[in-house]
Amino acid sequence: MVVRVAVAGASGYAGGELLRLLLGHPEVEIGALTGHSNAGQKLGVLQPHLLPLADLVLEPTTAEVLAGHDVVFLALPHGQSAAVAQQLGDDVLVIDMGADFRLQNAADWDRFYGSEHAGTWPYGLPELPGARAALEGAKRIAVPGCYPTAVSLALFPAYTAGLAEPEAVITAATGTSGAGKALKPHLLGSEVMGSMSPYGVGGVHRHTPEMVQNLSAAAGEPVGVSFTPTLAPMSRGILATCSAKARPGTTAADVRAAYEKAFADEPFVHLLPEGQWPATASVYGSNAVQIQVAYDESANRIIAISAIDNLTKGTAGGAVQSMNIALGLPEDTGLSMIGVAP
Ligand SMILES: NC(=O)C1=CN([C@@H]2O[C@H](COP(=O)(O)OP(=O)(O)OC[C@H]3O[C@@H](n4cnc5c(N)ncnc54)[C@H](OP(=O)(O)O)[C@@H]3O)[C@@H](O)[C@H]2O)C=CC1
Ligand SMILES: CC(=O)N[C@@H](CCC(=O)OP(=O)(O)O)C(=O)O
Repeated sequence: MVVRVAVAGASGYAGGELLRLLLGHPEVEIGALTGHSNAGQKLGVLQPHLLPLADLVLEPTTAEVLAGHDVVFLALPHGQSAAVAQQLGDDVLVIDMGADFRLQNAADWDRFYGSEHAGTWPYGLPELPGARAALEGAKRIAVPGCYPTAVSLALFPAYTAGLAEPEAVITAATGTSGAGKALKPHLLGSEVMGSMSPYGVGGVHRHTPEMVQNLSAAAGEPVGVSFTPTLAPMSRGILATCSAKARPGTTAADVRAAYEKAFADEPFVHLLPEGQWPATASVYGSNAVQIQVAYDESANRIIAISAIDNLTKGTAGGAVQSMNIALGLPEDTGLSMIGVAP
């Protein structure tokens, strides 16, 4: 099979990580690459690590340029995907790495993104219950947000097993690449290096409704989420620390068994041996997810911790994994499960 792929937003972090993975994908042929302010520029100037593609010139992001491909990835700022996607044929597999089609509830979209809701596409987090069936043969896929990927995978087994009360408390640390390449004062090196700081505190982070959506689906009832993101002095990685009160009668053995069952056949999720803890370095550049869970008996809480690379499993790797499922390819084609250490 030769799959001809176009990437819109190839000059950005998500587009660059996607191209890194696609270069190692045996079934993919890379076609049009587009940018916005950098259209006309050679890719090698913007993504110097993508040596085999260095001489390709970025084209403008238009439907005409993106036409004639089997798969189109949209790695554009949120709110920009819908207008492009509408103009692409129904026979093309369109994979949106932005937020436009993730949420089911238009009021949530309006509250957190403040523009018109474009719609809802099959959700590209294959490990969630029922998600793979919706992705098989799909022509439109919404790749999850990076934090919702880490958090939903850490907590859904506790909810599907009925072990957790419907109120989760989450703090997560992320690296600076999560914010994209745009210049932002709080992301200047001198502000970030040697320091950790919270942002988006008090239920205002735009990934909160996506976590609520995923955990509520797993629980079969509305789950409240208190989410606090923090910025850590690293380029990549998310470490999410998630907890929920345990339902009466829950034991440590119940919790362990629920997680072992949920992830037994998952190629990318590593439930660590008891006593070992996830670390962002262990999943750097890989599509792997590390998870550990504990039952804190004195507080009667389930504590689940996950680590992902925000650009790989949190965006581009998740996108390729979903593409593989949609096209009927082995799910792990072109995806590494091996991190980089130290
Ligand atoms: N970084 C991350 O960890 C994650 C990112 N994502 C999502 O992926 C998408 C891209 O993010 P990221 O790569 O980080 O961002 P970047 O800022 O690094 O890249 C943005 C890309 O979009 C292009 N672009 C900017 N403005 C427009 C516009 N008005 N119309 C069309 N194209 C435009 C840019 O082109 P140019 O440079 O030529 O101007 C660039 O290629 C976003 O939706 C983001 O939320 C999702 C999960 C995690
Ligand atoms: C450090 C930083 O700012 N991180 C970003 C990560 C979110 C992101 O990448 O958003 P999508 O997954 O919706 O594309 C943020 O918190 O907004």
